[in-house]
Amino acid sequence: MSSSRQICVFPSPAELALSLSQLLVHESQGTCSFRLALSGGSLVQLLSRELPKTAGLNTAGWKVAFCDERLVPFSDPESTYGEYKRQLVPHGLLSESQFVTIDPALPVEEAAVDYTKKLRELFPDDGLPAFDLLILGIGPDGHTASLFPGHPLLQVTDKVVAPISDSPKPPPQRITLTLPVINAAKTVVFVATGEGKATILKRILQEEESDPLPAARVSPVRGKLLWFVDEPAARELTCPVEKHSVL
Ligand SMILES: O=C1O[C@H](COP(=O)(O)O)[C@@H](O)[C@H](O)[C@H]1O
Repeated sequence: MSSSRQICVFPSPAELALSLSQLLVHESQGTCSFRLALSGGSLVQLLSRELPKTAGLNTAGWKVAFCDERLVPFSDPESTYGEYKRQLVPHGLLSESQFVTIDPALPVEEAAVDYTKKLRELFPDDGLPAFDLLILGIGPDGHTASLFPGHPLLQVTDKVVAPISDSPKPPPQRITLTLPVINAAKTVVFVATGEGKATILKRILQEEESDPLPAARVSPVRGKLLWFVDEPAARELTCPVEKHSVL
């Protein structure tokens, strides 16, 4: 499994967010259907601040799913969908019906099965769902989506969506796309900002470990792999990177 990667370093989160929005314009233009999966955490604010201001964005054909989601009510500040909805729907950028949401009332195993069905409807062809674009974050421990270091979910190859009930980062119950689905995407972009991500970023991007961190296992089979990082997060990198003000 291999994909070439492009590491883009931006002076600040603001320039990174602008470039990420431009990437969304570029990747979605000219298609009547654009299937995107978003992560939660710091990405929500970063994207929500910039996206409503982005010129040339036509979201009419967008469907927005989640790389992972926390099993909490949508009204809970920990709900990734809840946060995007509060930030993006009032701007008229996306409507609630464009989001593919979990059913937070279900037990976590059933929520994963239910979300798998919803993704199967979004991707009616047999085989693995291949998102047009996935936007992933990383935790300071190297987790991505809700795939955590050393967790058995890293080995799951027979599911589209997996449940997790012992997430080391609260809340403990979540659902997550599995690695095969992440690696089937047409484009994957990682976003990492702040010096708190610098050490783990160096491990992910430069160190060949025998038991790779979850984020280091992301390598789209046929797609592109982009890293959008700001200067503080890139501080420890010594590998070749592209420095950008904006893309
Ligand atoms: O728990 C989660 O953490 C990661 C990273 O979040 P960040 O706040 O450190 O950027 C996030 O990508 C994932 O979607 C989320 O559920």
